[in-house]
Amino acid sequence: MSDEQSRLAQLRDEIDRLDREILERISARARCAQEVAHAKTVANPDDDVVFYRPEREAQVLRRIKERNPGPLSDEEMARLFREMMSACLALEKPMHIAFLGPEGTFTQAAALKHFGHSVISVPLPAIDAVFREVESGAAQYGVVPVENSTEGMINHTLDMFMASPLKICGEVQLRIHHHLLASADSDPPSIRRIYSHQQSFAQCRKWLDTHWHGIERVAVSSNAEAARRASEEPGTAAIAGDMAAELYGLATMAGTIEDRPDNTTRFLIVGRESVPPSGQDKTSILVSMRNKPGALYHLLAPFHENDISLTRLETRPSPSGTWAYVFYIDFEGHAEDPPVKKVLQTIDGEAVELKHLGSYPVGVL
Ligand SMILES: O=C(O)C(=O)C[C@]1(C(=O)O)C=C[C@@H](O)C=C1
Repeated sequence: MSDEQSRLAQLRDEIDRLDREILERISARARCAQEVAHAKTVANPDDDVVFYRPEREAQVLRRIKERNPGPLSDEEMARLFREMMSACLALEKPMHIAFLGPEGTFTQAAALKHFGHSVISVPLPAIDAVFREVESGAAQYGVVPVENSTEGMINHTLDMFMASPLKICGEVQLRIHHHLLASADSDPPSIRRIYSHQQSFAQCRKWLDTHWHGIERVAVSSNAEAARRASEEPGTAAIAGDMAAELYGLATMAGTIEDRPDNTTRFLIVGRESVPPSGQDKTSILVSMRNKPGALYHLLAPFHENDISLTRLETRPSPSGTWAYVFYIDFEGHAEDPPVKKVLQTIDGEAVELKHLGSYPVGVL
């Protein structure tokens, strides 16, 4: 045996030994999670026990990133622990997560990024159907897109909060990479139609105008539906992501075609319970103000006075009347933090209506 071969054998022995140790430690962690589940059930014998704890998961993942000694990146290490916690949670209680489907959408990718792969993900055809599935208790949580860095807000999601009793329990951001996909035997000159979701067409507009000018663009209900059609109709292509390409066995004619390299979508996790503080949180509210001079100033002044940063301010038409508006505001902090409490009290005194949509951990992954 050469020196290199004996060194390799030695290193593999070391890896085998470490794997045995890791296996034991992961199993010990899983047994601990089972005991946690038991303790939660004993503590709430008459209630619907809440097993998923977003604030605790955020704290665990943040700590892993802070303490990560390398050489694996913080993101890679957090992803490994994400999957481990996902498997532990499934041992406590299998989670049904409703998402804006069908299978293969970016929303499904976001749901799996946030909850890990040990959940049962349930595709639904529309954003309101996701809300209904969670409101009825058929799914514990739902995942819906709320804003894209290129295209702006997804108004349908914002408007759902006006009437829904659901709370926002988390957020997750996903870098969106679009590809031009077609059956492996397709020849580029034979493509006469491209399918995609209208948002994805908008995110790839310049690239399409440059490379596929004059080719018919047909907007469909989702990227995954676009990929399904491209897989069945000769002479067509789809703009969609990796998951849809894999699901429908499509080949990539051109990869990463989004106009902006930082194209990112933010998704919200909706559920039926409020989330306690995690130490690094955000709060979302809906406010309707009386239509009088300085209304927006009066709404925003308390944030400035209490040194609270706004992360998003959107205006939506109010369902209660023409030319009346509702403000959707995201800001840093948790509703239980004293300065946030103070701001919410002040706004409540000024507003026609204030709805607290939820306080939740800032996305970690
Ligand atoms: O700490 C808890 O409450 C747990 O249930 C344990 C655990 C974990 O595996 O660390 C699992 C699921 C929860 O969502 C949070 C954390």
